[in-house]
Formats: sequence, structure tokens, C-alpha cells
Amino acid sequence: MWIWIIGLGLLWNAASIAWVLLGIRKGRWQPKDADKGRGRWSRVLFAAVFYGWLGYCLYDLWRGSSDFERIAIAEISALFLLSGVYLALTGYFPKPNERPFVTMLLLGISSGIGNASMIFVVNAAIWDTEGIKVSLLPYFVLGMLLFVYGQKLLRSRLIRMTNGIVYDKRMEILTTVLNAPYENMEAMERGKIETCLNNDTETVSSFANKMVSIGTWSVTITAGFVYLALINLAGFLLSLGVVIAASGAFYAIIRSANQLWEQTRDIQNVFFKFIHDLIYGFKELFLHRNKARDFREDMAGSCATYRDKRMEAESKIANVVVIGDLLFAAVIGTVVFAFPSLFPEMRQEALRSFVFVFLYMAGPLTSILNSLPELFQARISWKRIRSFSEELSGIRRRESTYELTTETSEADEVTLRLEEAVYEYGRNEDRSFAVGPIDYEFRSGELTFIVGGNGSGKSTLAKLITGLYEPNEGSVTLNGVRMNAGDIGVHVSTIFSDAYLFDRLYGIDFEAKEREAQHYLQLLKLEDKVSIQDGRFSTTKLSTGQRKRLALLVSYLDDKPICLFDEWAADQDPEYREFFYASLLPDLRSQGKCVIVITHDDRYFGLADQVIKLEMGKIA
Ligand SMILES: Nc1ncnc2c1ncn2[C@@H]1O[C@H](COP(=O)(O)OP(=O)(O)OP(=O)(O)O)[C@@H](O)[C@H]1O
Repeated sequence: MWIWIIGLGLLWNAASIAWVLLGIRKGRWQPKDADKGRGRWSRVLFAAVFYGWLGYCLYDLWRGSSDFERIAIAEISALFLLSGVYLALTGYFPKPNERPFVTMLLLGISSGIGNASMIFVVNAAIWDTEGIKVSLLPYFVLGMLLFVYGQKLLRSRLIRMTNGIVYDKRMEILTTVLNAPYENMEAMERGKIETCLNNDTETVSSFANKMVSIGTWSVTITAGFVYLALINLAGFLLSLGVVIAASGAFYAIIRSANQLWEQTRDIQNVFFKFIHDLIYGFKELFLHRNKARDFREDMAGSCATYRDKRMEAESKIANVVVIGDLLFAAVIGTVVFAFPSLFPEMRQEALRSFVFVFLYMAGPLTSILNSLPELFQARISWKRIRSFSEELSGIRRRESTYELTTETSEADEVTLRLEEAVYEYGRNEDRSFAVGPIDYEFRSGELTFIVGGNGSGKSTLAKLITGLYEPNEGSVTLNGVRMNAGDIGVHVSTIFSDAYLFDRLYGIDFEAKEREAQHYLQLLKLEDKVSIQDGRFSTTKLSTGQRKRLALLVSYLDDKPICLFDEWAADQDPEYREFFYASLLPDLRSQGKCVIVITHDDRYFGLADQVIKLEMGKIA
């Protein structure tokens, strides 16, 4: 039967090689970047030593074998050779985004068998009645080489794969964030994105690394158990019982610690929020030492809760580790002291072999059990990543992806219409606030001011107009076409009061607009402060008013048919305020833009074509 199984393995190996060769010919598998000389030669040397040694051992076996056994040896030789060719090919021509689970599984099995075979060979050599059997030394070395070579190949593939997984996961989260509805992002607990992008992806990937060790240990243990079963079935069943009992106890305790880990994971979100506050509120904390003291206490409280929860969880685990170790000692004690009376026919050599192999297995076994906490933590992180993605995507996922929205398709003449549009914060809560119902039309070539007291709903209306919010009732249409949230953005250039200034001109063809950019730098009196090189600002470390002017430059270059400015002039000196109202806005209007301005500057109200006054979210 074995001959057939190995034969099948050979066929599978040959087919895999053919598939890779086809992939290389078609260009799907690209050669990896040139290796550093020393790394390449060490790999070749290692392979030569391994295959040379393997060849010698197989030849040694061949000499003392029957014809039938020789067929198996020939098959094994061919299998190793083909596997070597396959590994060399896939090592030098890595497939992009490859997930070589089968290869890794086989490498894990090989190196696990190598690991286990060392102790079997030692066991066979040490208890021989005629003294230590030195003739078995080559097989011991072969076990070592198989283990080391298998691990080396396995880990190099694993490093490639886990880093690929982290990259993919991070990009996936980033894409989800970029496509998420603004409302979901706004409502998101601060610190959650950082924890997810940073910690959770790391936890998952480092566990993937651990999986390899677990795989190798499992193979070593399985091989050990098979060996034990061959020596003595009752002893095997007893030790298996102990392992199952220890694992069961471990599992139960870890499950109870799981809830604590979930809580520590929640605390991490809070911790990142503190870091955020620390960075952005540093000025206040620096100036006011009592504020800094209270902040420190608050943060220390959160860190202490984290510490205590972790300690509680880890103490639970520590208890089982001790019990687990004790169980292994107990089973060995039983074998040595109880087996001779339980199984009088059992020979002393068998007893010794049993203890010997079991001692060797205890290490990997405890390591697997000790890895279970990490497994649970990785599971928590994985769950968090998934629920984070789901929370962001929401039910009302944006139709268009961000790749599409970078392509603008704006019409020159626009009519933006709000029809009985309502947006309400905290719909089902007591303290809700609603803007609307609003029925209004904004047209190209018109300058509209939105005015009203603090909290009257001006910025909320602006978010509704620009498609950051989707109306709860009514609709927003552009040139008669109903718009979903996020679709209006391609037609609008905005400067909100809390606008963020990127240091690069994202989404703007800078080369085509370089001269225009220089012109606006002069117009906005920024040419002494900032320069633009390859679409990147030389600095964004400017005064608040200057930063707003730079944002205005970006808005000019965006060149969208609708312009919305939220209290832009509030941070400007009288000269620039005058320039903004008396020169810039009329200029944009005469270019045919639909200009919407949120303002408190009542001296300039007369310049607008229409003024909307908001009171408690409604047009007064
Ligand atoms: N993200 C939010 N979640 C819940 N309520 C909000 C949110 N943003 C604003 N509000 C509420 O909506 C109301 C209107 O806020 P908005 O920012 O639109 O007012 P505004 O007219 O722009 O005020 P200001 O002149 O002070 O900028 C406020 O009472 C505020 O409490």
C-alpha cells in the first residue's frame, strides 16, 4: 500500500512542477529580486549537504534491503528530488499573494518527522544489548538535517506569507475606511481604527507564525504516540488520556480567561484615544501642570485596569500550566512504578523507551498548550477586524468605490436641489437635533450665504449639501438626478472650518496645473512661505490663516462646479477678509461656479444673491 501512496505523491509532485513551469512561462510567477550573494550560496550549500546526506542514508538502506523494499527506497528518493525541484522553483519564482498552505503543511510534516526520528534513533541506539549502536549515527544526523532544513524552508515561506497577509489585511481595512459612509466614521469610537490597523493585524500575523511551530510540534507528538503505541498499547492509551485531560482542562480555563482578554482588547481602544489626546492636547497639558497631572491619573487608571485584567487572565493560565506539568510527571511516575505490576510481561527496555520518548514529547506538548492563549487572543483580534470592517461598511455601503470617485465627471452648469431634505442627529434619542425639512435650490453663477446663530445647523446643512450626510427624509438631486451620499463629493470642492491640509496635492494633476498653482500662491500671498515641488507643499507649518489660504489654493486647483466654504474668513485679517468677500467670491461666481458660503460676517451679506438664515435647523 505504501508504494501506491508514495507513487501518488510522486504524481502530485510532478503535476505541481508542471503547473509552476506553466505559470513561469505565462509570466504569472515572476523571479524574485536578486538575492544577496551570501544568502544564495548558503542555501545552495545547505541543499547540497542535505541531499548528499540523504543520498548516503538511502544508499545504506538500499544495501541491506529486499527487492520490494528497494522499490520504496527508489520512490522516496524520487519524491525528495522532485520536492527539491518544486521548492527551488517556487523559492525563486514566488507567486504574488501566494498562500502555499499545502507546501507548508508538507514541510511541517517533514520537519516534524525529522524531529521525532532523532529520538527514535537515539532510543534504538542507546538501549541495544550490545552497547551503543554507532552505526545509527548517520540516521540521527539525517533526522537533524531534515528538521533544520524543513524549518528553514518553512519559515522563509511563512515570513513571506504572514507579511503578505498583514499587508493585504491593512490595505483591505484602509479601502473599507475610504469607502465607509462619513457618518459611520464620525460616530466611530476614537482609537478603534489605530488598534485595528496596528495591533490586531500584528496579533493575527504573529500567531500565523506560531502556527508553524504548533504544526511541527503536532507532527512530532503524533509520531511519538505512534511509536509509543507500537511499544505498549496500554501505556499509549494512558498517556493519550493524560494529554486529552490536560488539554481539556487548559481549554476550559482559557475559555474563562477569554472574557478578560476581550476586556483588555477594549481597553486598548481607550488607550489609543489617550495617546490621541496626548498628542493633540499636548499644548494644553504642557501649559497647565494640574491638567497634565489629572490627565496622567486618568491614563494611569486605564493602564492599571489593563494590567489587572491581564494579570487576572494570565494567573488563571499559570495555574493550569503547573497542573499540566504535574500531569506529565504523574504519567511518567505511573509508567515507572505502576506498569511493572500492571503489565508484568512488559520488558524493562520497553519501559525505558516509553519514559524516554514521553519525556521528549512533553516539551512540544507543553509548548502547544502554552500557545493556546495566543490562539484565543488572535481569534479575538480576527473577530475585531471583521466586526470593524462590517461596522464601517454598514448597511448603506457606498455604491462607488474610492478608485472610481477619483475620476471626476462634473458638469459645468449645475443645479443642486434639496427636496424636503431632513437630517437628524440621534434620531431615537431624547436630545436629538434636526435640520430640515429644507426645500432649496443652488445654481451655477450664484452666490449663496448660509447664516444663523451658533448651533443653528449651518455646518450640518453643509454636510447634507456636500453628501457627507445622507438625508433621513427627502432627497438631494443634482441636475435632476437623485444623489446618494458620497456621490456629490466629485462635484464639490469644500473648505470646512476644521479642514485638514494634506502635504500633497492628492487627486490633482499637478503637472498640468503648475503655472496656475504658482499664480494662486502669489494671489494668496503665500509665495514667500510655501513652494510646491512635484505636487508636494514644502511645508504646512503655517499660521491658521495661512493654512486656510493654502486650503483655498487646493480648492482653486480642484476646480469643481460647486464651492462650499464654511466660515473661511473667520481666521483671516481684515485685508484678506475683504479680498475674500469683495474679490474672490464674485470672481468665482463670474466663472460660473455655484458658490455657497457659511458666514457670520453680516457686513458682507449684501454681496450675496441669496441668504439662507437658519434657526433651530429650519430656514427662518
Ligand atoms: N456629530 C454630531 N453628533 C450629534 N450632534 C451633533 C453633531 N454635530 C453637531 N451636532 C448638533 O447639531 C447642532 C447644530 O450643529 P452645527 O455644527 O450644524 O451648528 P452651526 O450652525 O454650524 O454652529 P456654529 O456656528 O457654532 O459652527 C448642534 O446643536 C450640535 O449639538
